Amino acid sequence: MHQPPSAPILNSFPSANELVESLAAFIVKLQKDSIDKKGRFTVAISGGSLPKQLKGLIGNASVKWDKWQVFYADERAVPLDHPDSNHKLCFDELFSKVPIPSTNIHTLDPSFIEDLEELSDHYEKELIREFAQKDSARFPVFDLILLGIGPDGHTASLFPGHELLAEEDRWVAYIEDSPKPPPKRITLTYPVINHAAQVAFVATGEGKVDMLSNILDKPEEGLPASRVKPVYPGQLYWFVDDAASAKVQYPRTPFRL
Ligand SMILES: O=C(O)[C@H](O)[C@@H](O)[C@H](O)[C@H](O)COP(=O)(O)O
Repeated sequence: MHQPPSAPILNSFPSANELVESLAAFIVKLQKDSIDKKGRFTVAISGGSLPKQLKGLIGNASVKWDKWQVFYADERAVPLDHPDSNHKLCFDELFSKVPIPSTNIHTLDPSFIEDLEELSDHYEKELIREFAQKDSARFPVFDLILLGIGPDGHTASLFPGHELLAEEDRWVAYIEDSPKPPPKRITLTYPVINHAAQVAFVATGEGKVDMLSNILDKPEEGLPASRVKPVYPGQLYWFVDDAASAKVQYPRTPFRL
C-alpha cells in the first residue's frame, strides 16, 4: 500500500548566519549518507537567491566535491556566461570557489538554446545518463533538490496556472512564456521533484512573508510550491528565517541533524 507523503519539516532561524550554517550542516549530512550508500551525491539547484545561501559549503573540508553530481532544477535558455544564466550565478557564487570538477556540473547545452524542445530533450538525456543505468526507477531519485519560491508561489520554473503543472511523464520540460523574465526556460517537472529523496526550500526576508504563509498554511490553494510533496519515503524541508516565517501558523520544528 502507498504511504501518504510525510508532512513538511519547517526550520526557521533567527538570523541569516544561522540559516546558512544549518543548511550547510544539513547538506553535508545528506552528502555523507549518500556517498556511504552509493558513492555519489546527486543534487539539483535552482537560481534566484538560493546559490548565495550555500556559502556555508565554501571552504568546508567535509564536502567531497568530487562525489557531487550537480544539475539545475531550472535554467534559462541563454548562453552559460549570460547574466541571466543560473549556471553563471551558481558558478560565480559557489562553484568557482570550491574544488568541484567541471565535469560534475551538468549544464544545459548552449548549442540548443534556440530550440527549446531540443534543449529540454537534451537535458533530459543528461539526467538519463546519470540516473537510468544506475537506478532502475521510472523517475530519477535525486539525493537533494534545493528550491526557492517566487512572489507568486512559483518554484523552479513551475508557475501558477501553467500547463507544466500537469506534466506527469517528462523529466525536463520547457516554458516559453515565463512571467518572470527571461521567458524561455527549462525546468525539472513535478514527477522528478517529487521523487527526490529530500527536497529543501530556502526562503528568507520579509518579502516572502505572505507567500510563505499561503504555501504552508493553505496548501489546498495548490500554488506551485505547495504541490511539492515528495513521495514516501521522501521528505520536504523548509529552511527559512524568522522574517519570512513571521505569519506562518504551520508548526516549526527545532533544527536537528
Ligand atoms: O531561475 C529562477 O528564476 C529560479 O530558479 C526561481 O524559481 C527562483 O528560485 C525563485 O524565483 C525565487 O527567487 P528568489 O530566491 O530570488 O526570490
